[in-house]
Amino acid sequence: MTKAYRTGRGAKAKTVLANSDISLEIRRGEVFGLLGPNGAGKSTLVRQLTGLLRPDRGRIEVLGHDIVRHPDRASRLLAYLGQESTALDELTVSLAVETTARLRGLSRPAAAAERDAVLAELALEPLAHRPLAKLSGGQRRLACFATTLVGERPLLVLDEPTTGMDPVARRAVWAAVDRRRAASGTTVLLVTHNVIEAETVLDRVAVVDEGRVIACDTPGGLKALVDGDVRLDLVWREEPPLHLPLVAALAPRAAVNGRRWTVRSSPDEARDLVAQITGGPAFAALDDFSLATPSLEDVYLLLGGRHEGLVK
Ligand SMILES: Nc1ncnc2c1ncn2[C@@H]1O[C@H](COP(=O)(O)OP(=O)(O)OP(=O)(O)O)[C@@H](O)[C@H]1O
Repeated sequence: MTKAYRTGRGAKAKTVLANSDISLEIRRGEVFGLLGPNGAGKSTLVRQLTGLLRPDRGRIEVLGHDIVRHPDRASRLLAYLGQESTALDELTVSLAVETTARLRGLSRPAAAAERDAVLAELALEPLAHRPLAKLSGGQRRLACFATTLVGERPLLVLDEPTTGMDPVARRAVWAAVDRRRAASGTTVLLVTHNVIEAETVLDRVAVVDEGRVIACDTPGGLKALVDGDVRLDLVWREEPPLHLPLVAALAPRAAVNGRRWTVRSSPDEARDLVAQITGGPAFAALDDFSLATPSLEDVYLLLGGRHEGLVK
């Protein structure tokens, strides 16, 4: 599907192609990820899937239903956790969860029972009577996640669900997702720019950049693209000492992110580079360095993605 945004008026009018001929198939019961930097087009994609935004061109089918023709059906098929929670902010956690359950068609007793179960599952009981607007960012995110769990929707669309959460809350989120997959075969579409999370929780991942899918595979399948390579990170104290031949020779190969240079190489070459750098004059200009096995971030860079958008 394709979606363009038009901004500005008259001579200042501009078109941003947020999704450009994106084509994806997500299987029932899988945890599928969209990974990409800010502005890659991930939220635009999921908002179309949830019926909140119409594509300019293309087809969206969710569990056999045509969402472009019948956007109203999306709310019966999926629960969407967007990036903002403003609609629920004035409610207490307990009421936000219960109200969502009622809106999803549950009877009053069933909504109360699901509310209690979900609050207990996510250890949210101590916060149950606090308004969402008065919670910390991570707590609010967890409370909003709780609302997506009620009403047992077969598809959960989670746009950066764990942003701002501490490790305990993150674990509670992924444990809750796992339980639903095991019990009901729930499908999950996860938007993230956190590569570590992507590697741990996803069955398959589509790497999105500038409105296009640049790769789609299992995290392991994608990492095989850079198999055998290692990543050398060099963090300079100030400007890199480009007058040194060794540093000048590395410069064209380095992905630069502020003072950090990232260079991919074979393990043998990396060992050699570390020896030369730490044993020579470049060492004095270094603040830190590290050698690591490849991650999805390296795949993303290999495929031509921009460096600065992903979280390690
Ligand atoms: N309502 C809008 N009007 C105009 N342009 C928009 C609008 N929403 C998004 N865009 C533009 O479309 C592109 C894709 O944005 P989108 O929000 O889908 O990216 P994203 O991958 O979800 O980013 P993030 O990780 O920051 O949430 C960006 O260039 C963005 O500036």
